[in-house]
Amino acid sequence: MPTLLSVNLNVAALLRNRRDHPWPSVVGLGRIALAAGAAGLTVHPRPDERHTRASDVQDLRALIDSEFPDRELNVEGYPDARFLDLAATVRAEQVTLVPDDPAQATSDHGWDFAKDGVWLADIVGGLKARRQRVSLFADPDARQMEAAAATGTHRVELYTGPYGAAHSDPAACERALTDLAQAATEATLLGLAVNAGHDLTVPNLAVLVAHVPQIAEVSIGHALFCDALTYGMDATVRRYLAACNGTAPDQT
Ligand SMILES: CC(=O)[C@@H](O)[C@H](O)COP(=O)(O)O
Ligand SMILES: NCC(=O)COP(=O)(O)O
Repeated sequence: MPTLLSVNLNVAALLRNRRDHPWPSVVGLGRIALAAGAAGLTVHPRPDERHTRASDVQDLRALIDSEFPDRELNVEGYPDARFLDLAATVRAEQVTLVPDDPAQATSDHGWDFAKDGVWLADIVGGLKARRQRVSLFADPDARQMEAAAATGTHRVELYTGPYGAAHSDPAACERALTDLAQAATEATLLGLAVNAGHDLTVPNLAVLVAHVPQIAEVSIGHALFCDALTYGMDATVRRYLAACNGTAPDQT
């Protein structure tokens, strides 16, 4: 199965929020991403609404329902009451739970399943009862996959931050790839599907899917929007789709 691409729109919302204007349009950029072939849209609405707002998530639900009913909305965040209410209201096809502190600049680690597993299992059960797919943000550590699976989750999203940060260090990159491949293999053996995300780029994505072919879906925002400044949104999404299939277009 090819690795699917979910386009994270947080950066579009961040840019929009610089001024009291409705542009760039988060929905408009989501529409371009889906028309170009993305399988879904991701948002990570943080409590301070510094980028995606609850209203954006509702507008994206309406976009998918009205124009792209075969695509998915993936809502990521820390599972407090506000987040879980929003994920239910917008009927997110996939809910990705992330252990973020509200003060965090961005996500930088996965769950500690030994510590939080029992609490997470209860939340996972509630989401599954609503027929929502659940994914848990996880460090690329094969030893944690058994405790992740014990929560009852459908998937884990492997945190690719260390892999993304290793772009100028081939040995560190190799180590990060090995960690990701081992974690994905263990997760698959335990019956979990595997997503991945954070700091993925066109060149590192093509290498990742070649080494870790089990990855069902990647969610990408930051680098994709950086590239869109050069190539435009439609062409950029197509470049990431090509990378999902193992082809890395030149970064010229
Ligand atoms: C869980 C994850 O890796 C992404 O959702 C990332 O946290 C994006 O969030 P920001 O756009 O707030 O950096
Ligand atoms: N889950 C990762 C995500 O949605 C996007 O992360 P990034 O590409 O903005 O680092």
